[in-house]
Amino acid sequence: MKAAVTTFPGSNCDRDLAVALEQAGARVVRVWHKDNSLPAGTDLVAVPGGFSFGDYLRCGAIAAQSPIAGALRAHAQRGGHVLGICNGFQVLTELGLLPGALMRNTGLTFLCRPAVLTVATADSDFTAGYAKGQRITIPVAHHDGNYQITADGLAQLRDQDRIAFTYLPGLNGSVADIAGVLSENRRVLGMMPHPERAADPALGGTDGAALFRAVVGAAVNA
Ligand SMILES: NC(=O)CC[C@H](N)C(=O)O
Repeated sequence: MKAAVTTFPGSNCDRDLAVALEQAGARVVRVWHKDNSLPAGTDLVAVPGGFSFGDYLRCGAIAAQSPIAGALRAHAQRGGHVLGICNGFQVLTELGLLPGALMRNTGLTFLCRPAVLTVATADSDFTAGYAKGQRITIPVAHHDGNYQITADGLAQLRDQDRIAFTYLPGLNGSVADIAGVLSENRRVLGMMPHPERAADPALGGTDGAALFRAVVGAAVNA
């Protein structure tokens, strides 16, 4: 299974993400934001966290215009798997691959700490390794993690069981405490918490490892 990890100027979790995917059994290739195609046979595109292009305009807005973004969009439109973590989630909303937007945290501070999440659905190739309702602890590190969506959009996410993870109430102002959402075809996941920072005992937690194992197992030849 081949996973492509993107790097933008300011990405700072790309290596961690590559290591987590490798530990789950993926063959990882790294792609640069100026590349305009993905390596042949890419099964999963993984967009890491960080501060792409200094978060100017809006987090993820400039990254969404870069050459690799076109290839990423085409991969998703073909039904390929895409995982966006933190800044990666922001890029996927800016690309229109996921609905909603990530706004400034209501407390106006950068939040960097472990967060308890509830697995809201186990019905996806990313979350199948958890039980619905399971509590897991995954670090957050963001200043723009306040997920917002229209009332109609929220109703659609709920009706289609596309909320992947929620926070315990009140972390950053996100509507319905949403921490991660799935695309309509359930092949694209965006989430603000960092599972790659909880994927090895040496990091102090392993609750994120099941996500990488699940998608590495499922994304082959998608
Ligand atoms: N760790 C990250 O990816 C952070 C994303 C973005 N720079 C924010 O602070 O919201």
